[in-house]
Amino acid sequence: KRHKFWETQPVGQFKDLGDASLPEGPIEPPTPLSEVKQEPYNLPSPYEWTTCDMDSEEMCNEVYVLLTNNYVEDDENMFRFNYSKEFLRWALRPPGFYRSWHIGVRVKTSKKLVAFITGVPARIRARDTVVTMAEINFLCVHKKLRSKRLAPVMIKEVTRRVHMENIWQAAYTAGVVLPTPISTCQYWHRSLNPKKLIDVGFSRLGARMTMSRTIKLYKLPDQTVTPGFRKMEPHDVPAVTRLLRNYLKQFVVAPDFDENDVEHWLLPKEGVIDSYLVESPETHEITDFCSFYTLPSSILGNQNHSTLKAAYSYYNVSTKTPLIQLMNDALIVAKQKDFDVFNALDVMQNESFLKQLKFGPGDGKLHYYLYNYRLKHVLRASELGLVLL
Ligand SMILES: COc1cccc(CC(=N)NC(=O)c2cccnc2OC2CCNCC2)c1
Repeated sequence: KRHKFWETQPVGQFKDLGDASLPEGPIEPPTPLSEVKQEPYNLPSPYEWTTCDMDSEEMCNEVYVLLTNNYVEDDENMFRFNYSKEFLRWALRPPGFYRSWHIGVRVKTSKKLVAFITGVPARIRARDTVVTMAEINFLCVHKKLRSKRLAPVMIKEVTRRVHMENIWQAAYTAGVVLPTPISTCQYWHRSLNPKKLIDVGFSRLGARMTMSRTIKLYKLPDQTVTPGFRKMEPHDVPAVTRLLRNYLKQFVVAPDFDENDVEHWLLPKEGVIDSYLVESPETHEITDFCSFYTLPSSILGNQNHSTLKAAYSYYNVSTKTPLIQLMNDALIVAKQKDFDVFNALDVMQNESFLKQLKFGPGDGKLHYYLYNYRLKHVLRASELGLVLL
């Protein structure tokens, strides 16, 4: 397939797959900062660049409205991600973030925000090398401006602004195949409110299944079962950081979280991120951890429901409590919080609980990519320890 733009970029090319002579690591060396293009790329004449200050209620709202109406939909165009404003502020302002990496495109005359792309800095380990990368996300072009080739120039502009901060690698995911995935994951869904999921067309009634039988099949206990299972609190940050750093060592690609990162990415935030841990009642040691983020979807064209309440599995660590039991407690809490569905990728050790906890396979795949960094082999999903929002 022709990838006019991606064939010009320092990314693994399909033709290089299997060429074992190519070394693992950066594809191109850094450019001297004096040689990085100082001025923004040219946009088509009706449009101009803008920096979206997410601290500004007005700009954050413009971004929210653009994404709510124009961001990623499922393959059957029945659902569209509906990230909340609080979630966007959380996702885009981690430790060390750059406002200049929150890039918008406006119509010069009307000043209407019609496109968006973001980066946030992250330290990511690839095998034994920790690399400061940009995590690229929220690439969105207004539905009415599609195939005007805006996306390539937006990608070049965010790349230029990342280069200006002396960062030369990036990580991103996409539902489409581009040159060249470092890994491809399958997504899975666990029904929590099967009646609503069937009503809105997210799920279908199984063959030889009645609605009441289906509701019974997905029923969960009212309370969690693991002794010492509780919400994460600020004083837990050091212990959770130790637990998570040690656990993520086993994966080929994973974030290199420090306490600052854990404090931002994993402390509970109402309606954004939920995280729980198991504190041994005997020793008070923190032995396990689970977390999920809140990402509702707009339901397009249903009379009775407008929003699908979805929880997305984030980082989970089990050292004492069986992962299956830990994740079942996560399902129980998500049900208590009135989520309709709990989603997970088959990354890390998730495959070990998906079927047993009654997750069903989704109808799509999520591909992971690194920019300007070659890995010798395509990774199994279970070798991936990185979850992007
Ligand atoms: C149910 O509403 C949807 C609305 C839009 C798209 C999809 C399908 C889809 N593309 N799902 C995922 O990408 C996905 C499925 C399970 C877990 N994480 C996921 O994506 C995350 C990570 C990448 N950025 C989007 C959120 C579903």
